[in-house]
Amino acid sequence: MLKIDNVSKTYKKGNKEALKNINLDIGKGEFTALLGQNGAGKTTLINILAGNVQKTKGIVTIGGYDLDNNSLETKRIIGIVPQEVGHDYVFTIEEMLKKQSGYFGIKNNKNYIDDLLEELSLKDKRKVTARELSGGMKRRLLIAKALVHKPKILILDEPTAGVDIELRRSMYGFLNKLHGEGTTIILTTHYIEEAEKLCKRIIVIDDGKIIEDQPKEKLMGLFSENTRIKFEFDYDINSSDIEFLEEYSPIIKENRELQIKVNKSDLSKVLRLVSERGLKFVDINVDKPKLEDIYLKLIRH
Ligand SMILES: Nc1ncnc2c1ncn2[C@@H]1O[C@H](COP(=O)(O)OP(=O)(O)OP(=O)(O)O)[C@@H](O)[C@H]1O
Repeated sequence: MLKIDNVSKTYKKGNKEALKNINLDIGKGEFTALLGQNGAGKTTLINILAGNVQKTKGIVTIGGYDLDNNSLETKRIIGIVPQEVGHDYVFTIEEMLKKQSGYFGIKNNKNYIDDLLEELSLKDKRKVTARELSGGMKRRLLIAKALVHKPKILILDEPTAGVDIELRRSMYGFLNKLHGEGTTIILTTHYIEEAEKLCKRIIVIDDGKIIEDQPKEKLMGLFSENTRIKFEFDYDINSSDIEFLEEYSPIIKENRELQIKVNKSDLSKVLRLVSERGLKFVDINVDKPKLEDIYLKLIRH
């Protein structure tokens, strides 16, 4: 669906090499997170796909079309939700979306525009201009604009920055729905738990290079030795009680809490050992590795 071959970008200003030989192949219907620190190159890559930034070298193919020679076709295939919010204040929200449809030669799509506004909780704002929208509403309007031509690929550059938790959740539901309908989605975000919740593939870009590209489950599996189990007891335990757990680096905290680190595949073995030794815990907490911890490890390399 989207193929990026040996793409590099050096900005003339400051001679900044923002992308260094990027290779990516994203299939139809994938839901991919593009993660990276400020300045890693995410927006540069998105701007290249959007046709707003000229790559220095490499080939981009979108839906089978070469980006350099088919900009109209590629613009139809992708919808971009940009990071920066810049709406005009002349038209109402509804007019703006009609106008946006017009750029793609789409007419009479009032029902679809209504549905979009409904999904993005903007329906009651359709007769006002963007001036009257809150920051989070302006962001949601960007999503509506990007979707007006029903793109096959939706690329979102930090769509939930500044959006409150409730609306963020409803946006997740909406993105999941689009994914379920077959839309290919690429999401950049600094909320790593958002990527963990939504995406199936994780790409990490660092200083213009891809340093990780894995299915989420596989990536998290690689770090599964970091699963931490906390047992709570209603009596004091001491180190002689837990010698049998030595290989799991046990730590006793405040006499009544035992912490160990295990590989996910060892969980049931450890629980069996604890019960065989007659340790009667009153509470247990399994703290699985979070994508955020893994991400931080990757970028600190
Ligand atoms: N127009 C430009 N001219 C010169 N350098 C630029 C330009 N745009 C971006 N850069 C530089 O390219 C590098 C990558 O920037 P980019 O905006 O792609 O990062 P990003 O990963 O999107 O960061 P953020 O998470 O902060 O949005 C940065 O060093 C940035 O300063």
